[in-house]
Amino acid sequence: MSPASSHDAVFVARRRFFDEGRSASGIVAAPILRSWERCAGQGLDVSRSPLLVPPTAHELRELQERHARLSRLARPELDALQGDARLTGSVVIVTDTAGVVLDMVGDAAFAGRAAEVALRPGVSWNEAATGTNAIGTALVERQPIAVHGAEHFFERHRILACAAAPLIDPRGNVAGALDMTGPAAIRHVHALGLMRLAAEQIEHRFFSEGFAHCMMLRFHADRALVGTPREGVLAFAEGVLVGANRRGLELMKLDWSAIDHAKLAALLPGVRPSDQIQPLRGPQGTRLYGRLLDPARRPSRGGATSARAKASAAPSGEIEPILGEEMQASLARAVRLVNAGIPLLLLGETGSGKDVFARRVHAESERCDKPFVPVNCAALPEGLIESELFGYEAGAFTGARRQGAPGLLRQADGGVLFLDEIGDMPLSLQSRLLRVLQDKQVSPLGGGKPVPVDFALICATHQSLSTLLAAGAFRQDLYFRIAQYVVERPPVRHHPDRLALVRRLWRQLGGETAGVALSDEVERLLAAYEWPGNFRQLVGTLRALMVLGEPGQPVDVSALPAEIRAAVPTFNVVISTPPTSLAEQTRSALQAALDASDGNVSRAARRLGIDRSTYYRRLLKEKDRCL
Ligand SMILES: Nc1ncnc2c1ncn2[C@@H]1O[C@H](COP(=O)(O)OP(=O)(O)OP(=O)(O)O)[C@@H](O)[C@H]1O
Repeated sequence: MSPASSHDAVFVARRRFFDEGRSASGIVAAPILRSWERCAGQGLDVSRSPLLVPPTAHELRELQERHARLSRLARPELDALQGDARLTGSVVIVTDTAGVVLDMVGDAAFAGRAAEVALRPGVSWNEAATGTNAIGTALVERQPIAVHGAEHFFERHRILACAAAPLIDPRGNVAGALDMTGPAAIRHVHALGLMRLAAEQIEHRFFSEGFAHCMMLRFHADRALVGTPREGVLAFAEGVLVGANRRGLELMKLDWSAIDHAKLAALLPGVRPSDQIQPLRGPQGTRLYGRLLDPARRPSRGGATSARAKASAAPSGEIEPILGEEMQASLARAVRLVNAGIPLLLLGETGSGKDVFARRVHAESERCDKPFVPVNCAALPEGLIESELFGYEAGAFTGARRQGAPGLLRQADGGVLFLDEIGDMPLSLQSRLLRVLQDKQVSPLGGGKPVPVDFALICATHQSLSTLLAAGAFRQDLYFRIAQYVVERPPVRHHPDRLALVRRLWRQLGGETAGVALSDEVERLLAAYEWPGNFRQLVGTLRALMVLGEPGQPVDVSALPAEIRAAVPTFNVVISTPPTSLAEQTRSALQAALDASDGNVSRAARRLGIDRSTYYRRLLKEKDRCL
């Protein structure tokens, strides 16, 4: 079906279903129709907008902490898909079982537009509240689904094109969803396939934790796919099936009801544990290949399997940061300054390691046994940032908790307060923060008594604060207060020996121990690529390659993401997306020039033939318009 006819068909179907109360069967896909029926049956009113309440920053943090394992296991896919999302002007999202958005990466401009319809961290996109949408509907249907434009139940979601796949855990329970959402105006034909594949990889990674005591069968009908995320996995405890992935069940012609019932001896009579791939006789005589790994024989340390599993499951923050000599010296200086009560300002592009550095300073400082409280000023909703930071008295405002809240500044008492993206702090709050830093006491909202606080301050930003100062968007007095010592985290592309860096990171991720090597050509391309997402992107890509790699067979170029293989500069790609309005054209041009100038505002302004302060004014205006 052409996009146009499909578009018309959806409108015909909507008229029939919503206006005339007739069946739209055969006009739109069956899962969409089932979802419309469920939504209407639950009393959702198509003519009204859903009420979606964003959480407080505190609730969001709690939510993310509660689901830290899922986020961690999904992180390599998010990192690997980030480039694709940016190229297609979309975002990639991980949600929990209830459809609550936990993590979102991708195109910042589109993320701003998505936030306008409440597609943002902490908000639930379950079908019962949000109507037909890929996340909620995939969770109900337990199958991958794409929902485009007017297929969404609510009118305001028509600007979206979403594709989502549910994440099913090894016990057959829905663990969450992976989704790619972009503007409905642009068709991303591969989105559903990408989500399906990435969900399969995440589900495969679910086995890296909690199954150490199990006999593991890793198998496939195609011998070459054994040992890859495409393989079937069945886990047995005392001979009984206790965990599986969808592929494993499908190959064995089983369904989820086999969990806790099916027996290894009945499925594969006579099979013996072996690290080597062996031919297996599957159901109805089908030919399969696989390894049956016995925990008693599995190497506990340093062996291929455990090292690979460990590497792929390691959270992004867990990899030991690589600190060159110069960086070690900088860290030592930073620790001495923080111990002496002098604030630090960390500058550097996104992903260059500012957060890692700040945590390291805390860990090596005299305040290491007191809290490290990170606050992302860009992620806090503007209306909440004040109460979240400074706390509030009981009943200070409508919606406040009955007992009040101490606020993040007080939570950092005795420890280190890390204000990330300080450049995004609204001007009105900058003055309040300055007062706290001068007086060393916090006055909660609602007129409570000032409370003394003692914290070391580390701020960070990827923006040029001098440009913000010139544009009047950042207070000079606050700047001088927080920028008493500035540490610059260099971008990865300025690393003096990128090849050595790639090799060291690969080693650190466990590549060598797992016997998985990168081919010379892959190493060359990785070293040549400019890594706009810096360490975050580089580590994420290496993790993905590790999952795709096979012991004894060097990872080859075909495993690399297209953008690294082709090394297409982001500038060309960003401007190739057809902007739809004057505002979008302006935004695109500002962003594209900035991307092409490595984030340097002066150079971006020169490219556009305007001066720096005009560039900045425009950028702030367009940003305000987006948010
Ligand atoms: N020196 C390092 N060695 C190895 N990995 C690193 C290093 N620095 C950062 N990383 C990796 O990159 C990821 C991103 O780092 P981090 O969050 O510190 O960046 P950032 O500069 O704070 O980014 P942003 O500005 O987007 O918040 C980390 O999770 C870590 O895995």
